[in-house]
Amino acid sequence: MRFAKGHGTGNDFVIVPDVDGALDLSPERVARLCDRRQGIGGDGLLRVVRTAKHPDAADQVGETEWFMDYFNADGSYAEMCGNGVRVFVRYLLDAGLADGPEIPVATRAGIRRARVEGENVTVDMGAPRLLGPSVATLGGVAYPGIGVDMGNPHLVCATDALDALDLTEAPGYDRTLYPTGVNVEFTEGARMRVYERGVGETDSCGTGACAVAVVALRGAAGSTPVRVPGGLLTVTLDGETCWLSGPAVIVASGELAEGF
Ligand SMILES: N[C@@H](CCC[C@H](N)C(=O)O)C(=O)O
Repeated sequence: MRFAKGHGTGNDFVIVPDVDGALDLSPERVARLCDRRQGIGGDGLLRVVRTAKHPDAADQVGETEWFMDYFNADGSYAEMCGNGVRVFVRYLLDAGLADGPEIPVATRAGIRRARVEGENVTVDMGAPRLLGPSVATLGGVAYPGIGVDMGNPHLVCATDALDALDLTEAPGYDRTLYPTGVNVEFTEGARMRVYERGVGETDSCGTGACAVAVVALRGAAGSTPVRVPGGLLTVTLDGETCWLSGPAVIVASGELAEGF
């Protein structure tokens, strides 16, 4: 089985080309591949499959050739992954599966349109949806926040002690409001750290950066840098949609050992 490895501001992914959707990618297999000690290692896995060959992309056939079949590191699905789309597009270009600079990608949250400019990949992430106030808890402290849906669920909480947070522990959240879990972003100024659903703390989260920008800009049009532990993302709101921009690179490719 061929694979590649890529990242967007430190949010890293195992990329599995499976153009005809023939591979059996059970949650257990995904989790083994994403394991950092006994597998390849990644925050998630991107299966590269033709829209015509995956049931979840059936309604997007004809709009674009490629479906990003995204999994979190624990093997669970998510509707959307912003850095994942950016790395996916970089892979399509490098592998000669698509021509730039504009590349549409099918996802479980609908089509996402990407534009490649040098090392940067910018994606139209769609319109954010405000979910209202809620609270995350961490280390016995309650952090009031604002929920934002970016295709997947987020809760953005401000703090004045970002570096001191212990994110080895999963934040608590309102399970009535977020029955399938939530990604929790903690922010201090233009900086953020994130605890991702199905992963843990990661060095970056594209949809999380969009959610943070939506809260910072109070939904108004504008552009803001969002500094994550793995680098710098830029988010632009234009009143209709949300643009996510930053570097995306492929760092390796190889062949999985027989019998893995
Ligand atoms: N890292 C991603 C988000 C991945 C999905 C998330 N863990 C979820 O379960 O919703 C990004 O860059 O957006």
